[in-house]
Amino acid sequence: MSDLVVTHAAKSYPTPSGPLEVLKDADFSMRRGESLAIVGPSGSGKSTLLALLGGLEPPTSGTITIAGQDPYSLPEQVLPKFRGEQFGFVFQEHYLLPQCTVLENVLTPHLAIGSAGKPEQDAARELLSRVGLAERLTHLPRELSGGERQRVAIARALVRRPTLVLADEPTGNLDQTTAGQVTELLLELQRETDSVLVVVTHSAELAAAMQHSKRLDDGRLVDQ
Ligand SMILES: Nc1ncnc2c1ncn2[C@@H]1O[C@H](COP(=O)(O)OP(=O)(O)OP(=O)(O)O)[C@@H](O)[C@H]1O
Repeated sequence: MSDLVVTHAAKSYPTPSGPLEVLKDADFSMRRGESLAIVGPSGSGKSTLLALLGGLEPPTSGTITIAGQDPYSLPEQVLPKFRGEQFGFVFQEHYLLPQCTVLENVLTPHLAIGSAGKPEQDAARELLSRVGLAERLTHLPRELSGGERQRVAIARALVRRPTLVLADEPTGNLDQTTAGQVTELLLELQRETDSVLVVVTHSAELAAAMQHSKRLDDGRLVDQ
C-alpha cells in the first residue's frame, strides 16, 4: 500500500465573485523513499496543495491519507500528535527558535508530543553530525550561516523519521552552491529515513533533483 494517497482531491476558496478553484482533481500516490517536485507559476496553488497534504487545510472534496490515515477524519485532539509523528516541514525561512541552541531546536519535535530522553538526544546528535554540525550543538541560530541554519531545519524535520516530509522552497534563500549542498543533504537524509518527500519550488535545479515532477497547470497536476 502507498504511504501517501491523494484521491480526487480538490480545493476551492470562497470569493465575492464565486468559488476560486485552486486545485482540481489531484490524484496520485507515493511510497516511502520516493521524492516529488511540484512546480508551477506564482499563485498556481502549490502552497495550497502542500497545506492539504500536511493536514493543515482540508480539501473541499476528495481524500488524502498518510500511512493509511485520513488526518481530516481524526478527532481534533489527536491531530497534533498525528502531525508530529507523520510530518516533517521545511520552509524557505528556517523558523528555528532564536533563544534555543541547535540541539534544542532539533529536539523540539520530540518535546512537542512527548519527551526527549537520552536515546532521542543521542539520535539528534547523530543527525546533526550527519549534517556537518557536530561542533555547533550549543550554538544559537544567529551564530550560524543561512545554509547551516537550513541544515538544522532539515535535521529537525527528519528527527522523528516522519512518513512525509513537506518542503516549501527549502533553498529559496540560499546562493546556488549552498542550495545545491542543501538539496543533496535533504535527499540523502530522506533516503536514509525512508520518508516520502514533496517539495514545492520555482527552482529548476531543485525540481530536477527529485525522482518525479508535476506541474500545476490551471489547477490540474500534470506529470512533467
Ligand atoms: N485562504 C485563502 N482564501 C482565499 N484565497 C486563497 C487562500 N489561500 C490561497 N488563496 C488563493 O489561491 C491561489 C493559490 O495560492 P497559493 O499560495 O497556493 O499559490 P502558490 O502557487 O503557492 O504561489 P507562490 O508561488 O506565489 O507561493 C491564489 O490565487 C491565492 O490568492
